[in-house]
Amino acid sequence: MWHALIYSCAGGAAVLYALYRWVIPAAVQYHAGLALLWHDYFVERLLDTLTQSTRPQRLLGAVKKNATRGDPRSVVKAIDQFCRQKEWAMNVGDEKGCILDSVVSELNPATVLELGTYCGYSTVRIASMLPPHAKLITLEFNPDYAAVARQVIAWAGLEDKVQLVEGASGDLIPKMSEQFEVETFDLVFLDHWKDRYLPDTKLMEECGLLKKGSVLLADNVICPGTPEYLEYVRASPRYESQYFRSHLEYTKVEDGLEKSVFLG
Ligand SMILES: C[S@@+](CC[C@H](N)C(=O)[O-])C[C@H]1O[C@@H](n2cnc3c(N)ncnc32)[C@H](O)[C@@H]1O
Ligand SMILES: [Mg+2]
Repeated sequence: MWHALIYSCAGGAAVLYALYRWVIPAAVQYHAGLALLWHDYFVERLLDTLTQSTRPQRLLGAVKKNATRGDPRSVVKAIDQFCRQKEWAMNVGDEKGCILDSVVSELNPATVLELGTYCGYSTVRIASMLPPHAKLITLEFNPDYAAVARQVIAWAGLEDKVQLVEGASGDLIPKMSEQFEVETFDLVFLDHWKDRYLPDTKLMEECGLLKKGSVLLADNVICPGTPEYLEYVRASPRYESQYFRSHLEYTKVEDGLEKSVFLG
């Protein structure tokens, strides 16, 4: 009697674990809405409650456990492994990260602005490829994320290349030249909340932060999507715009990056 009860409980637990670990993730990875609902809402809340920690803290734990101090590539690898094997997270990810790398290496920018730091994954990718004396300013308005990102960036040994500023993009963009001594940016990576892409682009134009040849690289233009921004950069005679097709980080859902060169 007791044996039967124990066996059925263990069997039930194994089925639930398999559903959570493999079956549902495999089923949702082709569907944008379901993938985001599962990973970004359900799993995150479940693990936060069970572990009494946050996803960025768990990601930082994986970096400290698996990456070598002072080696940015090992930090990127540790985060990608964590996100593929343990928990999805909203980093640009390994697949779109390669497109980001190729834009950075082609441009060799001296000044970079990143909108949306989160845990510092893309910050590390970009900063590790910058030439000496280049400057990367990254903006993050969530203080808990910023605290984790500072540690991730320091673990990668890139704190001298990166200035992480806590605050909202709409407040900080107008202060760039006065407070941060940057007149124009060679590259801007847009990866914050999607409804801010267009107003912040117009704000950067108004503040004179873009010069002829400045590149805007925008993530997630398909998923979750930034239709007004895409319409603007594709229709405006001030930009030459190109879409790089890829997938939403760590899934098979279509997403991509839009590279838009400011023509002046
Ligand atoms: C998709 S995540 C950034 C991911 C990061 N670029 C990466 O690939 O590793 C977006 C981040 O932007 C931040 N954010 C959203 N809107 C913002 C704003 N207006 N100003 C500053 N940070 C913002 C959010 O708190 C979040 O951490
Ligand atoms: Mg993104």
